[in-house]
Amino acid sequence: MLRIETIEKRIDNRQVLSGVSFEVEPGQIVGLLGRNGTGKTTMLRTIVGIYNPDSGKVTLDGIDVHAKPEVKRDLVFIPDAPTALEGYKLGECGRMFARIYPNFDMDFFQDTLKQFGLAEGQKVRKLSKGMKMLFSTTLGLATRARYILLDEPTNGVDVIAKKQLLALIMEALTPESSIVISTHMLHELDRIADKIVLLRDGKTDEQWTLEQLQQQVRKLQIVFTNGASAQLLDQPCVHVLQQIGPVHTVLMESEELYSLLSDNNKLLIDELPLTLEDWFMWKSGGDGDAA
Ligand SMILES: Nc1ncnc2c1ncn2[C@@H]1O[C@H](COP(=O)(O)OP(=O)(O)OP(=O)(O)O)[C@@H](O)[C@H]1O
Repeated sequence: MLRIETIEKRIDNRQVLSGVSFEVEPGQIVGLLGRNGTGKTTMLRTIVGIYNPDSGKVTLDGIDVHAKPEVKRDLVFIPDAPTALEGYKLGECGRMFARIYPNFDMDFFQDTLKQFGLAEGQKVRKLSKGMKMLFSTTLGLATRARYILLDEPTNGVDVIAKKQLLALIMEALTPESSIVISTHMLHELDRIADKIVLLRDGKTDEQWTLEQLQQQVRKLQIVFTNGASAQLLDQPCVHVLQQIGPVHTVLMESEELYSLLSDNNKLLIDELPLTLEDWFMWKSGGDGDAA
C-alpha cells in the first residue's frame, strides 16, 4: 500500500502543502481533485521523490520512499507535459524506460503508439499537445510500475482519443497495481475512479470511495408547496445548487434531514443522479450550477 502521511512542503517561502494524508490500495484508481493551484502536482512530485517533504512521509509497503530510492522503481510519475523527453524520439524513450522499469511492456508500448498513429521515429518535441499526452501516458502505463501517477492525462486530448486513453488506463489496472490521476475532468473520474481525494489549500480535505459518496450525499429536487418554509434547507449539511421559485435543487449530506423532509407532505422530492462535479462545486466553494 502507498501511504502519504501528513506531508508538508514549502516552495520559494510559500507553504504549498500543509498536511496531505491519504492511502492508495492495490487495485484502486484514485482521483486527486482540487482547484487550480491547490498543490496536486506538487503532491505527486513529492510522492515520487522529485521533491523531498519538509515533514511527513511517503511509504510503500512500509518503506520510506525518500529514504530508500530503490523503491521508486515501483512508482512512475507522468507529468502534464513530457518536457524532459522533448529532445528524444518516442522509441528512444521506450528503450530508456525499459532499462529503468523491469516490467516494461514493450509490446503494449509499440502497439499503443500505432493505435494512436504515433511513429517511434518521431521526436517528442514535434508532437502536438494532445499527442504528447497520449504518448507520455502510454509510456507511463507501459512501465507496469505498481503505482502509476498521472497528472492531467487527458489534457488537450480529443474526445475519441480520450475514450481510448481512459480504456487503456482501466485495462492497465491489475489487482496488484494502482493508478492515481490528478484531473479537472470530473465526469471522467465519475466513470473510472474507486476513490477520490479532495485537496483544498494544500491539505487533504475529504476522501471518499465513490460508493460511499453516492450513499452519503444525495442530489435532490425539492418543491416547497402550500407555503412550506425553505428555511429547512438552511443547514451546513445542505448545499443549494439552484433555486427557481419553489423548486430547489440541493445536495444533502444527512440521512436524518432527508428522512425528516421525506415525511413532510408539503414537499415534493425527487432524487437526481449525483455527479462528482456537483460535489466538487459544493466542497471547493463554487457557485451553484444545477445540471
Ligand atoms: N517550482 C515552483 N516554484 C514556485 N512555486 C511553485 C512551484 N511549483 C508550484 N508552485 C506553487 O505551488 C502552488 C501549487 O501548485 P501546483 O502546481 O502543485 O497546483 P495544482 O493543484 O497542480 O494546480 P493546477 O490544477 O492548476 O495544475 C501554486 O501556487 C504554485 O504557484
